[in-house]
Amino acid sequence: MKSKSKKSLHVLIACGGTGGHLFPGIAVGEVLSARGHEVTLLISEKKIDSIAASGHKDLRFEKMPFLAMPKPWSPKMIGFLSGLWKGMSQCRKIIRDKNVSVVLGMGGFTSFAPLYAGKKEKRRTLIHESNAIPGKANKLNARYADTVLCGLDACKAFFPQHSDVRVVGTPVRSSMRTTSKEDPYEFFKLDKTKKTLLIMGGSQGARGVNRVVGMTLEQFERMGIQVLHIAGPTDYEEVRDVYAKHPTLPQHVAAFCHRMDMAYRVADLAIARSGASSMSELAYFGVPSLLVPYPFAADDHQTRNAEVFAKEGAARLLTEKEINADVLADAVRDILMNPKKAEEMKRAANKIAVRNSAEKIADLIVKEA
Ligand SMILES: CC(=O)N[C@H]1[C@@H](OP(=O)(O)OP(=O)(O)OC[C@H]2O[C@@H](n3ccc(=O)[nH]c3=O)[C@H](O)[C@@H]2O)O[C@H](CO)[C@@H](O)[C@@H]1O
Repeated sequence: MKSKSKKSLHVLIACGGTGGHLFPGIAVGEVLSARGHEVTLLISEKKIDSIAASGHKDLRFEKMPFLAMPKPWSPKMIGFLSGLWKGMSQCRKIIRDKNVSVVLGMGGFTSFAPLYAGKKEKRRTLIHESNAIPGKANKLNARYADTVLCGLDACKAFFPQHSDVRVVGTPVRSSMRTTSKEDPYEFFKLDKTKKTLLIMGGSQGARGVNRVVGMTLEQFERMGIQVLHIAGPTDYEEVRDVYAKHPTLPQHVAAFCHRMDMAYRVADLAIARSGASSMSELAYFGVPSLLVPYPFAADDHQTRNAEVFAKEGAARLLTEKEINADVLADAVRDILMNPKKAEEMKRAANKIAVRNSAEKIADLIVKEA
């Protein structure tokens, strides 16, 4: 990371609502603070935001009562619009009081009010879209953004009207990028001599994947592998109880993991949802993956994300409909018992990674503010 730059800015990063917005926002915030800039991260009152923020005590977070956008003619629309109006006034006040120079929105409706307020206050505004296709919120946010940043090349084509669109990758937190001397196997109490399968489902878990994996544990046991399963806070107890029935399978089950760097370092293969941040981390750590897109994600964007990795040979795409215990076991065996294939996938994943994405974004913020 670079040293303190000459002119110190105050940057407002709107990144609430889900880990997929929060962690890339944190990554940019970390780089800017290390360079001596002031950063305020706006998050929502959702539990996941508080869990994620609790691992980053060095950064300044502010909670805002953001509301999800209801259907156009829903009676909830009145409450939504008045909440939005209040949010905008609050954001304009924060921008003026803190003398904010730049507003960066990391996606979702939670970033609309800050971004719009930034535009009204005549500050520099940027948005980041990490998925292969932009969400509704970012399509709208783009109208108020001076610069549109895309995580993946595939996304660029969705902003044909915008005059400043740049592909910068999706940032990975600096805590993940620093080399740690800690032994990840000891960290999770796992066996160094065994192949490790990581199961993860985005910041809030993945029920469909959790359940099928539960039915595949006997086959994993027969393969002689070990499993690190991040179940998500909602499903944790159910998943833990299923694993308890397989005491001879080496395992570590957690509700949430604050050290995903450790998880990626032990993983020889991951079964994961295809959320953009998880994927950028899998690429960064060169972990081959079986991606099972969340079938109800807006505009099926997780399938589009997974297709990018599958096309490059970094992952295999499996739909939630097609997976069962046998399909999953075969797919795992096919990669874990085939070192050449695993190595090719690892290399392909590494090739996709944009290692300095957070620095690229910080540079654009600072140079052009
Ligand atoms: C269901 C859904 O629509 N999810 C979307 C949501 O992401 P969602 O938050 O579900 O998932 P992502 O994969 O993008 O991000 C998960 C993040 O949480 C972190 N993590 C996860 C589990 C854990 O125990 N510890 C931990 O730190 C991961 O390291 C990663 O940084 O926003 C993303 C960005 O727009 C989209 O790509 C996803 O499709």
